[in-house]
Amino acid sequence: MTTNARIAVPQGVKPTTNVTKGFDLSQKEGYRLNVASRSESPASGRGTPVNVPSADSGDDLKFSKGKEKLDPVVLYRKERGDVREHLYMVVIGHVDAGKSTLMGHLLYALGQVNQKTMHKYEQESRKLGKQSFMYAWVLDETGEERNRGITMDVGSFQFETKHKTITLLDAPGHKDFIPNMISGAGHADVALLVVDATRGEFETGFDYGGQTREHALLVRSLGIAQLAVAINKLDTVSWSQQRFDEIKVKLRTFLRQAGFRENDVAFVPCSGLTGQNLVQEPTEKELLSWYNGPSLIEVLDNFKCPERPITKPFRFSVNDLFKGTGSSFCVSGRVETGFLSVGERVLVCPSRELAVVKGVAIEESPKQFIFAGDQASVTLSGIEMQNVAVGFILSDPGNPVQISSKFQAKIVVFNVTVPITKGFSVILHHQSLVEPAVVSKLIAQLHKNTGEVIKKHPRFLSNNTSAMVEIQTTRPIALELYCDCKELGRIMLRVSGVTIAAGLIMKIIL
Ligand SMILES: Nc1nc2c(ncn2[C@@H]2O[C@H](COP(=O)(O)OP(=O)(O)OP(=O)(O)O)[C@@H](O)[C@H]2O)c(=O)[nH]1
Repeated sequence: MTTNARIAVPQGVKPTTNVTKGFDLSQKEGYRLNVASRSESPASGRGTPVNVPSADSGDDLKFSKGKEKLDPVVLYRKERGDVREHLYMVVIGHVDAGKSTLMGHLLYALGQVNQKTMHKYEQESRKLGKQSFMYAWVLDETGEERNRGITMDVGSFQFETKHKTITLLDAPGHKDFIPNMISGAGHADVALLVVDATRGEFETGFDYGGQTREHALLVRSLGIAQLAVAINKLDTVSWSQQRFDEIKVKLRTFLRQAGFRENDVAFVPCSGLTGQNLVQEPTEKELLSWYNGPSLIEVLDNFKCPERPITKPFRFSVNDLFKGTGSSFCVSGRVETGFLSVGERVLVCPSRELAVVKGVAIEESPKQFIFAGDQASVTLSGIEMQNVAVGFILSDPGNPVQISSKFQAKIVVFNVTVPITKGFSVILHHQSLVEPAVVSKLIAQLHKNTGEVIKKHPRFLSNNTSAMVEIQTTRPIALELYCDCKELGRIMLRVSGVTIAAGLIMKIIL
């Protein structure tokens, strides 16, 4: 079954829970003060009162307060106890590494794409002289992607392994589409890195400026700790063990430096085109002569499911919006922490507007609750659609996300051609948010391993340095300290389409 990044949600799912009792004015006042005193107002100064929606308020107000009484762990067990573990996996790698072909073939081998459809893709791709892309067509759905033979948007597909349900996000390898890739990876739990074993091709992707390097650094910076590496297209080097080992050694050293633990990285030899070692036991004699490890699907099945921070305050990052019927509309994204139930109120930040949750859904199926780790859509009412945007955060009104346009971050610089100096302009990536910013202060250069200050107020920062800097955005944004919420405490800095640094938010300046 294919799913789009956009997930439609049925409108007007009625709140049916009766878990709460009332929502009093003192709580609203307290929350209003709380928000105003923690941050600068986006548009009109401190203390701007929040917009309390009037629509349906009588009924909806009562759901917010009693949420504290629900034990998220008990609730999660009750709601999801018998559901298979669900992982979101982003597929990354240099352009043409064979990501779409590999995943298309894997899905076909798993029986997720029927023979008739595959036959159709084969015929149509042959007509266009692009038969080698027939498996890639399973994921590259748009005409333009098929004509150009490249992935542009993040395609998504769901499949089952022995123990898990995996939603795969096929990220574009082309450097022009890295912002799409960042958005896809920001919502993933684990990553599959695909590298092309063909002589010369692996080296191109692995060189400075190659996407193998950049993607691996990006996913680690986005908090992904587990990685499977498919050493793909081994058919082009006659299944050479020497080539496999050579690539593995180079990648292992680099991935360790990028912050991956050795035990969290698995390497698997395969060919997306011929289908060797994807699901079935390999039949290639040369491969069998030196490899008896797991197939790709077994490697994916062995991923550990990351913990879901369901006991933390509710945070939801918005990565898409779409109109529903009537006055309500939907936002889709990921529950970063906590949980949400239908009928609750959420604070939309940084616009600081209250909204009422009319419905929640996962993959078009309405739910009563959504939990940390879920990719879901939320139908909102009581708020104008123009007051919500991609990159916004929905949070618990009683414990809202912070809002500021200035913060300190500990960054690692990895790809600058011109050293970073005070006032350096960058594009800040924070979950799905893409926002112009400047590095307003270079506070200290830090030791890369120990984090100790080695130089105060450095005049510039060059490649491979670690530093504490102050960053100022043009508009206030919703963010969190890394120590409070890993998911919303990471940032990435890009310049002219290249990622130059990644970092952690250490102090929010209000
Ligand atoms: N020989 C060989 N060719 C392959 C293999 N996998 C993919 N290819 C070819 O490599 C080319 C690129 O494949 P894609 O699957 O589109 O690559 P991609 O990494 O998804 O490309 P982007 O989405 O644009 O980044 C196509 O011509 C494929 O047929 C393989 O295992 N062996």
